[in-house]
Amino acid sequence: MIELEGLTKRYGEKVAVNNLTFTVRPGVVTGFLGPNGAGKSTTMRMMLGLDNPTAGDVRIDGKHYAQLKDPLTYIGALLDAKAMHGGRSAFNHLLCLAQSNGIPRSRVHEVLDTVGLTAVARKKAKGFSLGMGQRLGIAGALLGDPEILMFDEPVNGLDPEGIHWIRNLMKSLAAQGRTVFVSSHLMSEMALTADHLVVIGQGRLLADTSMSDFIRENSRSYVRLRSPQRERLLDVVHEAGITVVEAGNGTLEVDGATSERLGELAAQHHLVLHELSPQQASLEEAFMQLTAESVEYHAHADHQGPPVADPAPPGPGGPGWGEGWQPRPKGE
Ligand SMILES: Nc1ncnc2c1ncn2[C@@H]1O[C@H](COP(=O)(O)OP(=O)(O)OP(=O)(O)O)[C@@H](O)[C@H]1O
Repeated sequence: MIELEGLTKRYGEKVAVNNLTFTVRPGVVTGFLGPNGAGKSTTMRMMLGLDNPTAGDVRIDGKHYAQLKDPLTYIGALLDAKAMHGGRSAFNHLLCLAQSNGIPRSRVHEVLDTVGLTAVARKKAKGFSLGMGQRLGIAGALLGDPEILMFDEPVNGLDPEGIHWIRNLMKSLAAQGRTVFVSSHLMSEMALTADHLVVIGQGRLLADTSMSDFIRENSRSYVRLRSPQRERLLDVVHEAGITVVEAGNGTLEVDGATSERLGELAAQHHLVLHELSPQQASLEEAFMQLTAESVEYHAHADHQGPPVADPAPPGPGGPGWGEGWQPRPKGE
């Protein structure tokens, strides 16, 4: 488990991480999302004791990173895949890490095998492609067989087979009961991998929620209908007091009624349907919604809604991603 409490990092005037409080729990993959510059890497560096917080605290299984004996056996991390001694072979790079953490040499062979680098184990890391470097970094994270794993943008540079592999690896590590924390700005990738989401923008927490709740609370769901008896279907749906939107190509989109209700209505009136499909916005769309709401917030200076706690000043490029966003009340 990783616990953050009021974690804050300032670089001069710049607040890179702003009062973050959340817990990363075992048994699930937690996605850490935010656009470039949101503060993800800075947060992860503080988790690993590579940067000191300006304020607040972060604990790994109740301890500060510096208090962990043989830290690689508690927490394994892939931060910057290129941050290794390029003149060393993959095997020697891992062996050095193992020896300084009380990990047996045999484990080096095991993790090289897990990440598929056995054949190039004696080659110097500086000759590795970005994808091979990522795999070597992941091998380093797995070396101590830790209960907590942290990956910063792990799919960078991986080909589709590699992306599929890392996705399955993260899921299987979580299924073994480990804590898996993975950052990304690729929302579509996270939708396939993460069970839980922590979203930050401009260093501040925007959401800490399950993937399914995040999508449900932030995106539109509707039912798409197509019928050769379109006009009659429109009448029937209107008569039932349901709002319907004509979406072009003969397609109708219905908010506020389930596909079951619409299917039954059509059957009662003996209408033929060629399509009856519930649509749920993807994570990508949910993020766009989040951004759109923040822009709208700024567009209305006389907005009378609840004030946003501790609003940060807009950056040089204007209002920031997710700024002013507030979760919708449940049940809305
Ligand atoms: N050493 C530093 N000195 C000054 N500013 C920094 C430093 N490190 C990070 N920052 C700033 O802090 C903010 C957060 O950066 P960070 O790298 O943590 O974001 P990120 O979410 O990981 O972004 P990316 O996806 O681009 O890696 C950025 O505005 C960045 O410019």
